[in-house]
Amino acid sequence: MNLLEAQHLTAGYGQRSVLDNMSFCCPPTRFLAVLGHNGTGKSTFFKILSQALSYTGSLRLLGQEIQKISNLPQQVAILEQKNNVVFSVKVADLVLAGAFARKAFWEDYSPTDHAEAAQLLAQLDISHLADKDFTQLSGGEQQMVWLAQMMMQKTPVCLLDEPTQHLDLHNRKKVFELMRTWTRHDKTVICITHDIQYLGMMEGFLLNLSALEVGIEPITPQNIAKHTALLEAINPFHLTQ
Ligand SMILES: Nc1ncnc2c1ncn2[C@@H]1O[C@H](COP(=O)(O)OP(=O)(O)OP(=O)(O)O)[C@@H](O)[C@H]1O
Repeated sequence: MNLLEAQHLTAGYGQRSVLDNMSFCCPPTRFLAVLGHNGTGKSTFFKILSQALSYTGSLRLLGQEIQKISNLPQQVAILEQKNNVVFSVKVADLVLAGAFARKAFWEDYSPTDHAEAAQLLAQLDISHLADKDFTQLSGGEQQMVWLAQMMMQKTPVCLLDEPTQHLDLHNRKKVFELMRTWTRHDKTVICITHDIQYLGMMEGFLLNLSALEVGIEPITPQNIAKHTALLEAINPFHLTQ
C-alpha cells in the first residue's frame, strides 16, 4: 500500500497557506525523509499528519484519510520538535508513560512494562539517567529519553520531527541506526531532518518541500547530492516572493 498520497493538499494558519495545493504519492516503503529549508512547512505537514491542523484536499496515510482515522495514538507515535515538561518527573516514569496509549484506562503499568522501559533505556545507553529528574537533563539527554518513550509506544508508524536536534555526532548516527533498525522490523518511519548526510544509511524515499516541483524521489547517492545542493542554496521560494 502507498505510504502517503496527497491530492491538492492545502493548509496553513489564518489566511496564509503554508502548504498550497500539493499533490504527490509515496509508494510502499518503510522510510520517508521530509526535507526543506527552515519555514517551508515541514512541521506544518506533521501537524496535519497528527490531526493537529485541518486541511483541504486529501492526505492518505497507508490508505486512510488522515481526518478520518479514529485511533491515531494507537497507530502513530509522534516525536515533536518542541517537547516541554514543566513538572519534575523521573526519566524511567516518562519512558514508561509511552505505554499509556496502548492501555485500557483502568490498567496499571505491569512488571513487563517496567522491564521494557529499562531495556529501552539500556538500548539507548541512557540507563544511568533512569532515576534522574527529566527537567534537569541537557537538551541532548532529553531527546534520547523522548526517543525511548517513542519506542515504548510500539506503534506501527513513527513521525519524528528533527530527532537529532541537540544530539552530538555519536548520537546523531545512533538515531539513524535506530530508525534503520525499526524499518527492518516493520515499523514505518517518517522523519523531518536537516541531516541529509545520514540519509545514505537509509533505504526509502525523500520529499523535499523546498524543491519547486515537490515530489517523492528514492534515496540514492545521486538524489542525496542533488538535494544537498538545493538545500545549500537559498530557499527558491524566497526568490519568488
Ligand atoms: N502556529 C502558527 N501560526 C502562524 N504561523 C505559523 C504557525 N506555525 C508555523 N507558522 C508559519 O508557517 C511557516 C512554516 O512553519 P513550519 O514550522 O511548518 O516550518 P518548518 O519547515 O518545519 O521549519 P524549520 O525547519 O525551521 O523547523 C513558517 O513561516 C511559520 O512562521
